[in-house]
Amino acid sequence: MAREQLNGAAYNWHAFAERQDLAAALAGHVAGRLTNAIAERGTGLLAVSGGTTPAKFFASLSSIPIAWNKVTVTLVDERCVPAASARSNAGLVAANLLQNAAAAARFVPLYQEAASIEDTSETDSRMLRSLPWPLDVVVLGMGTDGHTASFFPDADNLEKLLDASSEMVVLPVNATSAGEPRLTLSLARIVEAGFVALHIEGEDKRKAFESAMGAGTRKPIRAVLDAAERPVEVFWAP
Ligand SMILES: O=C(O)[C@H](O)[C@@H](O)[C@H](O)[C@H](O)COP(=O)(O)O
Repeated sequence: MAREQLNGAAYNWHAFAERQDLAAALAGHVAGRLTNAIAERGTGLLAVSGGTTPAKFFASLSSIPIAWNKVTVTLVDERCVPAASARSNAGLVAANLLQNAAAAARFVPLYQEAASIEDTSETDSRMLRSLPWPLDVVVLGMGTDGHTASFFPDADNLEKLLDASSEMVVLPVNATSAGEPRLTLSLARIVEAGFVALHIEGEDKRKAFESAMGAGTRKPIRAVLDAAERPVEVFWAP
């Protein structure tokens, strides 16, 4: 069901009664998009978010038999912690997505130990520039504060993070609400993706999303929808 907002922030709303049904449907869409990308350009580039929401989706996607050896997986954002940390998105992806058929995919992390997160983001940008941009698929999450990726409302460089004309690939983020220093793909790299999905679950996030689509303080998720080159596909279950 497509819903157009008055000022053009377009999105398609896909609601599911059960979270497992959402996981299977989103996994099917992502697998199909990656298969098309491989057919068209010989490779597929996928960026996924971390947090507590995506585990069921990762498990569903990992079992779908596509040409995973031609897929590169990277992260939408990362906490600046070692991969062995329970807070690591790289660790979450390794344990839940890069399993089964998807174990054959190439994974490119965002975080590596460095003197500072600024040094890491510079290294990342050099390392990630060699990937076959633009993204074919990006799967975003969202917090109830309207953040997505690591575009936290209290980030010290939010304007730079949300600059749709940025040439940057990865940017450092310092935000009190983030819990620890972060690294994030720039909004510019996210919104140029061939398929932009937003995966949210629960009533609180549905209300937060509806609020962000209305008038009032512009939340980061709204900046993504406004800048996206095609309607964002929102997948929601209670
Ligand atoms: O590193 C992260 O935390 C994510 O990339 C972040 O953007 C996440 O998608 C939201 O914070 C929602 O997180 P939950 O799924 O835990 O609610």
